[in-house]
Amino acid sequence: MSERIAVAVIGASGRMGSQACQAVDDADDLDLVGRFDAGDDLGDLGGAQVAVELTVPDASPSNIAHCVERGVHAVVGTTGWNDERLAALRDQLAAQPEVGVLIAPNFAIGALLMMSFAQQAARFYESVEVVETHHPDKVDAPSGTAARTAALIADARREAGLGDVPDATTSDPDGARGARVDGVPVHALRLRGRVAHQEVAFGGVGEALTIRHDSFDRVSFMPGVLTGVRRVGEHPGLTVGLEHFLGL
Ligand SMILES: NC(=O)c1ccc[n+]([C@@H]2O[C@H](COP(=O)([O-])OP(=O)(O)OC[C@H]3O[C@@H](n4cnc5c(N)ncnc54)[C@H](O)[C@@H]3O)[C@@H](O)[C@H]2O)c1
Ligand SMILES: O=C(O)C1=N[C@H](C(=O)O)CCC1
Repeated sequence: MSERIAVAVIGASGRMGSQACQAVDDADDLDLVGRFDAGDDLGDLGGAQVAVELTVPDASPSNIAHCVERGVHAVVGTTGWNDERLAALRDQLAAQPEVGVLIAPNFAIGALLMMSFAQQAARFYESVEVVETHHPDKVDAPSGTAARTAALIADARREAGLGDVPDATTSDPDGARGARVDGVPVHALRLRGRVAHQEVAFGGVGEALTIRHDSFDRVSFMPGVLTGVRRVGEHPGLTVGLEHFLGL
């Protein structure tokens, strides 16, 4: 990749996309060559080497397929990338081995640390629950961050030989105990005034550990977006989680 990087933003009119355009524009080593939103023809992505994709879960897979087909690396913040969608993307990337795609459930450094700390703590605690809070305009629940946290915790629990989290509930007609993601209870709050927040609550006999992260402003995601843009070309294939670019 040349020293300067040509970047397109897909979802450029959205809350994240507009901030990402600004962050790319402000960066000395990046050139913003395309802004795309719903209904636009992505075409050659304005000649971009890297596309940043921040749209909606149902649009993201086809947008990324379009990028990969054209040999354009992609940094994806959009949520909703389930196992089936990831498998289809891996298949496509196998035929385009020089292209890199980063799927980043959360770009904020504190969120990455929170997930890493939760993964570390998971094997020591019998009980764990995840509570995520977001703005009420968010269309998907649980958040991508909560789903990823639950998956990391579940892997750590499995490796440690821990069984199910203890829970004597036999009657819950209204779903008060929340969702189960990989066996981990996850609760989603949607509150006006909030941006993106998560608590991972662990419980052991006679003690508790709570790991919490707050994004108060979407500016918190921008350093991670820019790191993704600068590094994705060095990581051909599929990478899930920005932590893999940061040595976490
Ligand atoms: N990874 C992270 O750190 C992070 C942080 C914040 C948000 N997100 C995720 O990013 C995504 C966007 O969040 P947001 O708050 O900016 O949402 P938003 O609704 O404000 O913006 C989405 C934008 O995508 C556009 N869009 C919809 N369909 C499109 C299509 N087919 N092609 C191009 N553009 C299309 C919409 O018109 C809108 O402008 C969500 O999935 C959200 O969960 C991730
Ligand atoms: O605002 C959102 O929407 C966010 N989505 C991501 C998620 O679902 O985890 C990251 C945090 C903000």
